[in-house]
Amino acid sequence: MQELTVGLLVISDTAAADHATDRAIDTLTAVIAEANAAADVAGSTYEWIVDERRIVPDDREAIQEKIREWCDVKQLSLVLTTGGTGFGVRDVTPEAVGDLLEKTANGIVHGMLAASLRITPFAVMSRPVAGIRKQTLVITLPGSPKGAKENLEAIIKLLPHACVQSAGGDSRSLHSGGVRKLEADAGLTGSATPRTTFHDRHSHLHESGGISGDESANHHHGCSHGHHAPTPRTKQTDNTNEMLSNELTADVTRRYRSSPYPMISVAKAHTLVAENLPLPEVVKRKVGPDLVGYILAEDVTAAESVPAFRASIVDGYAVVHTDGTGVYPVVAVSHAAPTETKLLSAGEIVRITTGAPLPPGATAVVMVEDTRIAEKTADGKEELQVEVLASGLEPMENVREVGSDVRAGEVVLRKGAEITAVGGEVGLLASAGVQEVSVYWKPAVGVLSTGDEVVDHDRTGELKLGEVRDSNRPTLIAAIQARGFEAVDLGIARDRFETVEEVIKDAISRVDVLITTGGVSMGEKDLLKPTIERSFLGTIHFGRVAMKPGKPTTFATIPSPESPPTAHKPVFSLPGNPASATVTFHLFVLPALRQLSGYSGASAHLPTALVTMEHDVPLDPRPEYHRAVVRVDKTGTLLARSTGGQRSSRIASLEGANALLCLPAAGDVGDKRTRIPRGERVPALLIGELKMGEY
Ligand SMILES: Nc1nc2c(c(=O)[nH]1)N[C@H]1C(S)=C(S)[C@@H](COP(=O)(O)OP(=O)(O)OC[C@H]3O[C@@H](n4cnc5c(N)ncnc54)[C@H](O)[C@@H]3O)O[C@H]1N2
Ligand code: MOO
Ligand SMILES: [Mg+2]
Repeated sequence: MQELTVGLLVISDTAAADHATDRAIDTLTAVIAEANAAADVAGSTYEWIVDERRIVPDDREAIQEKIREWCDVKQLSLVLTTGGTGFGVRDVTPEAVGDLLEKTANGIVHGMLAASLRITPFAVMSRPVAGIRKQTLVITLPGSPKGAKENLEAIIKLLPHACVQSAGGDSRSLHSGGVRKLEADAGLTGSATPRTTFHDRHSHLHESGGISGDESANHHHGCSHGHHAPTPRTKQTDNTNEMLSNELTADVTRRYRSSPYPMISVAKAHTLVAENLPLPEVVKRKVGPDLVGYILAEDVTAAESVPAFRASIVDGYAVVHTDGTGVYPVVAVSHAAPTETKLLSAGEIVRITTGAPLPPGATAVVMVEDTRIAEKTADGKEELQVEVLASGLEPMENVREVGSDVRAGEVVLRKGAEITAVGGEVGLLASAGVQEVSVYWKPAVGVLSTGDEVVDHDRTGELKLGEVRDSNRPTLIAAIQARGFEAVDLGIARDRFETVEEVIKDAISRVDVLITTGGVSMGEKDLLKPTIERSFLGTIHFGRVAMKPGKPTTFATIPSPESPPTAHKPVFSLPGNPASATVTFHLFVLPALRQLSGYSGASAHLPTALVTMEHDVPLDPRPEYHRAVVRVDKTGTLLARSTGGQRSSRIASLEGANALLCLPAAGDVGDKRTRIPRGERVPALLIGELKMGEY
């Protein structure tokens, strides 16, 4: 067995000040142990031995001192540094190490970068070097343990061979130096041994077209509300944030040519949104018409009984029910008004109106229809005596007992109840004397359009070549407000990094949820994703969804500028195409806003119903959210008709639409069909009110 000695040098001011913060040594040691295990299984004859572990600050001298010691004196086989390879002012590792190298090993640098670029475009923000000093191979890995691990895993299989060769490939020099045992491992670079490589395990991250594995199984449940286990994609963090993609965007030849974001199903996207939203906040609100749309955050009890007094259910005469039929004097009148009523004795009656308080002593009310006037006043305007014709009255007949509708102290609405526009809940709370309730808040939603070509929709004058009127902002603001949320108009941001950064920074301090449109696809002016990740250290939970329209739909969370520092603001970066933006708003953003305002589980989503196609509809290669008009015919059947051309740019495809037909991808259903025939029933997400009758 050959032993290849390794030195691990952590270069970090933070870790040098407090060794407990370091995770790189453990991470890299684990990668090395794994490589040993894999080599063992494969019958290789080498073994890595970690001989040295050190943490030094981002200090040129300190770094060089260790490199010299480990290469020149200890003659290790391999030195791995981690940290200090970014663009930060304190990042000096490549220079400190580079100056000491006698030969460069650009292939290793290339290998690491190529592997990283498959995971994140921001790998271009790392500046690794690799090379040989004396007989030692030295490689600089990035500072984040994740990045360091991925880089090392990408090349470690080849390193034994490189180390043996660096040491001269000579048994004596190897023996006196780092490689304590002899013989090059002939099998090292061979491909005979199938091992789990970086590429194997990460291939799903850079697949560009379809969806792999279990994702595809979910295609045709187009209206799914998401049942996937979460697999949030964690962001790469290092200390190169502010360097940003002027690099990535200014220089078009350097941009990535396939999306680094995995394509996920709509169901999975729903799960990721649901799991990464902050919890709804609880606020107090006055009971009144403005309460509609809120969800109660606690049980509500009646402050008062309804009715609060014994009230008549009919217009007639309050009586003592045992008095029976006969002629009685009308001794008073009780109207439905705040009043003092005098005691009623047996043998007397009181005229009473519906809802008026029963006089004390009365035990029932006789309807006016069951009476007759026996004697009037001289002017004929008032009744003096009335004959009661009804017999066999029950006690409390035609009387609403105190609290018989609602009893004071009883729970009238449960936590989680929605205050609907039907009005019943507002009415119930109002009647029971409840003045204020605890509800979940309604987030304020910022709407930002992006694009150099986009102009305010109401700008006067003709459009210049390339200009486009902003339809997304008015559309989304209208939809947000109609659903009862506050919309904050954030205007249009130009396609410049600094502008987008500044506008988002301002926006997240003012709104609870941010919606942007445009700039999320593959163009060099598509700045949203890099800005979210780099400028705001946001986490992009997904950046592509298998759907049409809306493929580049992006959902991220950005650390909140307010306290608590752990709070995150949700950001929906929707595609710029108008139909895509509107469809993805209803599909993803609206359920998120509802979840944030206390709707839970499936109730956060708009309802899905089965509708019958009135005509054939061709299927798209992607699962499609086809805009349609759904009407209820005279038999009560829901019938659906397409709104016509479904191109993502065509906002007219939403004109009159009240549903999104959830169509499977062509060839994705059992019989590999390319169209849905007339008469077939398909699920439809109801985004607007159902219509009756003919078109
Ligand atoms: N090479 C590739 N190109 C594109 C892909 C792809 O996968 N690879 N995806 C396409 C898809 S799908 C969509 S959807 C769009 C998404 O584009 P972006 O979100 O980057 O949006 P922009 O490029 O900024 O604009 C697209 C389109 O929409 C118009 N637009 C933008 N904002 C507004 C607005 N507020 N009101 C009205 N119209 C707006 C804009 O002028 C463009 O015509 O990318 C495809 N490309
Ligand atoms: O997904 Mo894009 O929304 O087709 O246009
Ligand atoms: Mg674009």
